[in-house]
Amino acid sequence: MLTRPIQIAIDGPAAAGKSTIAKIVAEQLGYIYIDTGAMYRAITLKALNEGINMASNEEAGALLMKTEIDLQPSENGQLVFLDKKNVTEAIRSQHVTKAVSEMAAHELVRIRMVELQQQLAEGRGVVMDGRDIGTHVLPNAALKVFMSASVEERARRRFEENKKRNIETPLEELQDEIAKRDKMDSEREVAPLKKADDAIFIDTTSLTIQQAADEILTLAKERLS
Ligand SMILES: Nc1ncnc2c1ncn2[C@@H]1O[C@H](COP(=O)(O)OP(=O)(O)OP(=O)(O)O)[C@@H](O)[C@H]1O
Ligand SMILES: Nc1ccn([C@@H]2O[C@H](COP(=O)(O)O)[C@@H](O)[C@H]2O)c(=O)n1
Repeated sequence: MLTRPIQIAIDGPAAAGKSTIAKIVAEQLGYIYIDTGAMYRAITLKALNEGINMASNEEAGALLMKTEIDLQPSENGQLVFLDKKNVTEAIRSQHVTKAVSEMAAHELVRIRMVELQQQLAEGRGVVMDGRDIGTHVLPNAALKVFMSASVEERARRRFEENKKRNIETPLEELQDEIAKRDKMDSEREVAPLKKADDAIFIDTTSLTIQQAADEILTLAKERLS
């Protein structure tokens, strides 16, 4: 018997493993994977390039209204296009990482992003990760997960990841950046980073990537059966 595809929302703080695990789960289920953080990063890159006032809700919202952000599935997860230009690598720079939470706090930016994300997910099997997916973007998702790990472990993982990409940011700086971003994301007024009441909490501090993915796949299969 064919089962209807479900929507899976994965939220949590920076470097908790959301996108790594979301990609595995999506691939196993044959679903699309959407990394919503990449969309906030893309508009932040454009704002930095154009020198707009990052503190202004109106300027940020107007910029997004004249911007095309396109996500396309790829072997490694997702390609990101900003006004048709491939910015998949550029949006991961420290410059963008340090500015993105200010941009993502603006109401006009979030209203438009949620619209775009809901359109992308409509009527499909999807695994979407971010900060407000279970609370705002997909409030009716069949499975909601809030994934976290200690800040020390998250910084260590990012440090190892950066080393492989030949990026040499000191561990302490990464830990400070992660903690600062989590604080801004959790304390903003509009759609803050928060566990949805009906989300399942998974602490990945002492789990391997495969163990974390298996936990979510088991939960997904329960909802599919
Ligand atoms: N359970 C785990 N054990 C060890 N390493 C992990 C685990 N989960 C993820 N990682 C590694 O941690 C790093 C951060 O993971 P990932 O980018 O998936 O986090 P994220 O929550 O999507 O982060 P962000 O929100 O900042 O984009 C990656 O290098 C990934 O391979
Ligand atoms: N649903 C979301 C997703 C992301 N953000 C903001 O974007 C930043 C970057 O996200 P990453 O997942 O790529 O680290 C994040 O720190 C948030 O400020 C968001 O607000 N909502």
